[in-house]
Amino acid sequence: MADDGMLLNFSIPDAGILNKPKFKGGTWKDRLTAKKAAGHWHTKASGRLNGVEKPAAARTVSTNPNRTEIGERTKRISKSPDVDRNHGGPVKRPRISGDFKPAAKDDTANENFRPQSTTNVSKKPGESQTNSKGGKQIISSLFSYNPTSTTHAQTQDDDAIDEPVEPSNAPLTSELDTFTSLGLSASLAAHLLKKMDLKAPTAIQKAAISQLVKDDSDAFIQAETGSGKTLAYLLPIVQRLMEISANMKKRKVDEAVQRSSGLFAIILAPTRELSKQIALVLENILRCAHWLVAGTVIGGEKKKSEKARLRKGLNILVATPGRLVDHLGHTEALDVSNVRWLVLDEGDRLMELGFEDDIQKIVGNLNNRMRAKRDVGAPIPGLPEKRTTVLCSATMKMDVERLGQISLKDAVHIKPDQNDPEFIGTSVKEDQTFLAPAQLKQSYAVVAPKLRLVSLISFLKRTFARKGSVMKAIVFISCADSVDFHFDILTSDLEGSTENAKQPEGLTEAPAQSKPKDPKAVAQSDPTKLTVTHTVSPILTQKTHDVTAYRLHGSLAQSLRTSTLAHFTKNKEASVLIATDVASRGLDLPNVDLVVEFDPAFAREDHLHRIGRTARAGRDGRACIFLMPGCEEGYTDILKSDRKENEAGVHIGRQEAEEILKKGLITSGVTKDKYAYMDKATDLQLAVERWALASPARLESARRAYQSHVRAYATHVAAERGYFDIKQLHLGHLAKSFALRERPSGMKVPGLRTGAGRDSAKATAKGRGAAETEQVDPSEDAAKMRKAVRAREKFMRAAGMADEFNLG
Ligand SMILES: Nc1ncnc2c1ncn2[C@@H]1O[C@H](COP(=O)(O)OP(=O)(O)OP(=O)(O)O)[C@@H](O)[C@H]1O
Repeated sequence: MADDGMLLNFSIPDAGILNKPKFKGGTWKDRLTAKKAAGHWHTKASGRLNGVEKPAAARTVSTNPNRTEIGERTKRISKSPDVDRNHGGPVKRPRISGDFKPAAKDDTANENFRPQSTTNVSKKPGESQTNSKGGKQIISSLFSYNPTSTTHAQTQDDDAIDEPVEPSNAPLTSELDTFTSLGLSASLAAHLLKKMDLKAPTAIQKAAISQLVKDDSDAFIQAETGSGKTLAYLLPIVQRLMEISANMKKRKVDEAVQRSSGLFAIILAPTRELSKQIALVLENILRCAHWLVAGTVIGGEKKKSEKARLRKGLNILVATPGRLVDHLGHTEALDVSNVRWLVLDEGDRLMELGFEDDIQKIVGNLNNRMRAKRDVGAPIPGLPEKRTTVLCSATMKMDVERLGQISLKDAVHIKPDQNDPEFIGTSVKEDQTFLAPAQLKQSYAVVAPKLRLVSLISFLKRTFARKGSVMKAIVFISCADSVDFHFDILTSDLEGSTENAKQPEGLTEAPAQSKPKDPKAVAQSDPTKLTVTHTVSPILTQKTHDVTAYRLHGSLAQSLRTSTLAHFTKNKEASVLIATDVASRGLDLPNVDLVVEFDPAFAREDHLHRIGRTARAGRDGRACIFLMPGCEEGYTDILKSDRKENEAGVHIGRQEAEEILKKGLITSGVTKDKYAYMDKATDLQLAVERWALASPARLESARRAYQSHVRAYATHVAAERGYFDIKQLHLGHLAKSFALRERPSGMKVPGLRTGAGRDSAKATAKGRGAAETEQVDPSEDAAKMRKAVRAREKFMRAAGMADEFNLG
């Protein structure tokens, strides 16, 4: 890990910036680095001033992203007098007949030639070079010493027009493909059309419904995100129960199925959010069969009320595995002897979150109770002899095969575009063919670590600039602490903080914010308060419309998570959700036009689930991933593998930080100053730094976010650690994107979870590695793999990263 290349806080020499400066502060190594760089720069600058320009081809590209090379653009602007040659940052230049005037020796004495923002800042109280603990503060320039890109793909804006691509997860358009043609009753099909506005099935629904309404074989349903898998397994179950009910009525000796007739189907999902969503879809379907009753047991509410619900009787139960096991052991009223359908939704996630033991217990319990019932009483007429287990997943991980072994028998593999489901025996085979929806436009932004925060803000500013162009966006961030930090920034009045920072208190309590645009914003001036999960974002809000920011992660109370998601779902105005992976799986949030992966996902599968929150059911969608120059750029191979080979009209667009900053920060149309965006970005960065410095609570939140982020970075899967190499991570530069002016090594975070964080992160990374290796070599001991998965899970919970799943 490198924090040695961090730019020091060396001041502008009085003798002039083209003279050799004296470097003070920092370690000898830092001083040496700075000195060398300045010498190199000095030579370059004078060379250029003499009209000597190095040919483009001769410019070398860094292969080591940890080396802080001077970016090409920075080199170029270093020639101009509007740049602080020590810092490489932009300064206000004097306008001399529209031409640049080479810097005179004493030009630095002129106010205009000083790095205005930096100079202003250093004079501000609370932003001295020494922090409250007496440590050195580092106010480095945003635009110097940034690593350069290792690839030079043609920049293509994500607004670039693609050839139209046929959506791959849309409802089918042939007149022959109707719900009734698949075996659903006319009344159910009519209900889907009239009440749920579903005219035709999607490809996976076509394949799954026709199979499951007529056959009791176990099944593995695999289809891309947003393709309608929920209805693909719910509709056949409802259809079968409606048939049983109709048969019973016909016999005239029995009552039709009612809530007291017994529990016939259980749907297991990995998170509470997903369980609630499934239950909601089910409720909508059951409006046409009101005698069938569905319910949930998912934790997060009193067990007593769940027990009462079970006692009253349910026909279909949606549950999280942990909570169901609990009820199986302690709730007598829960009779599972009639259960004939068991669905494991998001199968790979269930395994990844360590539910294997719970699922094994559930399956064993269902088998025993079904056998016992068969021995004693007459079965309900029309109820199938055997239980059908359906495993459902968009992606396949090694765990899915294991889950298949536990739960499936003689299963069929149901995929879209397939008339005859393929028989796969007792297990599920690894299959890497899962792709992103074809109509989803993907792009990546190459952003140096120091520029990450300002680039994110600029990106979002531009995204929401035009009213109605983007309704909803989701920004994925690796850990809860970092979500809180970024949410606080987006919902704070940064200008207010700047004003307040002028007060002489310096690093003390946060002063009251000046006139926040939204009164609610006041509530979160203390970032440690988690009670506010949505409020108007002053920095993203436009003259014409407000933009609301939301946050979502597992450290929030369940009730807050639920209400936040509900509010985001119902919001018809522009809004952005800042979230951990808690929002990545299965959630069907309407009108999400854009997904931003600010922190890349820990594994390709997770990436596919994240971007799958947009471009659902045939709709359009965009996704952009932020990558740092260097090894991370190799991740574009993964992005390319999300697409079908030679898919017509599809490209993976590339965006540069410079473009993002220009488009997001220069709002007044054409400006003659082509480096104006640097001024704006610097001002923005400094405003954020001042905001953080203005309160110990904010500073602590920034440090915690930074440290959690670094730990999370260490947990990328082994197969992808070549792209996300913790050793290549420039910790010093990264700290700047968390508004920190401290040396990473000296950073102390009171109350930070798990003191041995880095070690455990490494151990976990190793654990993941073991698990991944086993994916390649199935002969490895499966128990070892599961242990590794559990170790990782434990770590992620301890680090506040995966506890978002708040397992039931
Ligand atoms: N036949 C259909 N016609 C139109 N819209 C549909 C149809 N089936 C499902 N949808 C809609 O598609 C969206 C995605 O459905 P669903 O959540 O079931 O997808 P999924 O395949 O489970 O996705 P993920 O893998 O991300 O969980 C939902 O909004 C749903 O209402």
